[in-house]
Amino acid sequence: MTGFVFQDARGRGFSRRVSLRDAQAGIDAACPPLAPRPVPLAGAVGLCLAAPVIAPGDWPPADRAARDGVAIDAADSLGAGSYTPIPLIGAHGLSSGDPLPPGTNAVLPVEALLRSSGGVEAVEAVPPGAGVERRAAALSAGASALPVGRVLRPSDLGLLAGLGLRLVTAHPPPRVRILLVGGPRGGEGEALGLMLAALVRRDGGVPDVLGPVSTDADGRVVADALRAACDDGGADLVLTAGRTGVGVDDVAPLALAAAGRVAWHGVALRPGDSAGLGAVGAVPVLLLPGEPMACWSAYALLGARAVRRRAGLGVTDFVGAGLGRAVTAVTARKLVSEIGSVDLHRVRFIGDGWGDGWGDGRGGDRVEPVASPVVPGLAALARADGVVVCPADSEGVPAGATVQVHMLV
Ligand SMILES: Nc1nc2c(c(=O)[nH]1)N[C@H]1C(S)=C(S)[C@@H](COP(=O)(O)OP(=O)(O)OC[C@H]3O[C@@H](n4cnc5c(N)ncnc54)[C@H](O)[C@@H]3O)O[C@H]1N2
Ligand code: MOO
Repeated sequence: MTGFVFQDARGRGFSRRVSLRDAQAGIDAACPPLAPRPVPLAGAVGLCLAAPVIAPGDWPPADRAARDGVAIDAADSLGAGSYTPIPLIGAHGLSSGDPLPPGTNAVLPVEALLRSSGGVEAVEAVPPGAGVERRAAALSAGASALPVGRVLRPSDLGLLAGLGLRLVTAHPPPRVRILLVGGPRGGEGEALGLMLAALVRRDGGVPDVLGPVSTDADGRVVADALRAACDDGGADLVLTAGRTGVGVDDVAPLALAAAGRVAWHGVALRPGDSAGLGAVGAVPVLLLPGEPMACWSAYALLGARAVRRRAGLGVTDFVGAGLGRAVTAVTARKLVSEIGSVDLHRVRFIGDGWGDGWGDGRGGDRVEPVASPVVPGLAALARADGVVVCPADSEGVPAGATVQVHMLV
């Protein structure tokens, strides 16, 4: 972020907040994909291929049976029918997947055979190639089996193992240290470690939760914890959670400035506006608020992007990759927003017979807000089906408007 000068916001508030777009651009610059390396297939699901997988040979490697039956020369079945069975002398029984014996060019399935005391008889005529999967029908040697950028699915592992491959070239999963700062204030349970670890895992990272570390007036303990989290080569990204705001002990930004550098602190996003970004050495550090809803929101729009970028995974749209697919719906009530900040509205679908209740946008599904963007807490998020993101230049959305609802995942 050019032009950002770090200022301790404690006791005075933010003099300015960066736009969400600039904040996301800062993340893109700070979080390049990890260098590709060979990865064993067993650990490769969800990783992003950095090189295409080339078929080492034809697949299938030879003409083979597609059905269980007998291999024949198709000409030998000519004229066969249920009233005119034709004996098949010396026919080879075989199962689907068996290579075709020399001199045969078709497979008569068991359903087209009659077993008699003298052997088997054909009760159906088949043309050459019937019941046969041809050599290289699925892949020829040297063809691309999977392209660069492919996020490996379980079925891909089956394909690659079948081709005899044991390794793929992929971006490794980023190791993400989650440093809890300060912890809960009011005696409530620690809420962020489990949530953030699960989100990081969802986004392709390997989480490691540390802390909570205590805060002192100048943030020295937190700065030391940040150095320790970044300096041993064991982290590709650090997320801190807590103490990012403007109160006296909100020392996470100060500690980041002391241990490394701050790219920005304060973003025009509600909830989540006290997030920040920087680095200690080569390790990017994202500061997430401690208020659990703000933490979730900042993770959804910024943290998920950082994790997925390091994993080489795509971040496709403005909202980033932390929210699910959008479906179309109609607002049943007004969504009130503030100009100048991107607002996340938690909404739920209402089944009042007007829409079809499926939330697929086809039945005129209606949504209503469950909480204003400034209402804290995860309880309202638990009642929501999705979020509507209001851009910074919007004063909100009237009732009856068509909106995109990003489903919670
Ligand atoms: N004068 C102002 N005050 C506040 C502003 C503002 O603009 N001016 N912004 C508010 C907003 S918005 C937010 S969000 C918070 C940011 O707070 P912090 O990131 O500094 O969060 P904490 O101070 O650490 O805690 C806030 C809240 O969250 C609970 N918390 C913290 N860590 C955990 C945890 N690990 N598990 C569960 N709960 C946690 C904590 O108990 C507090 O209730 O600042 C506002 N203030
Ligand atoms: O950062 Mo606060 O989130 O606007 O709730």
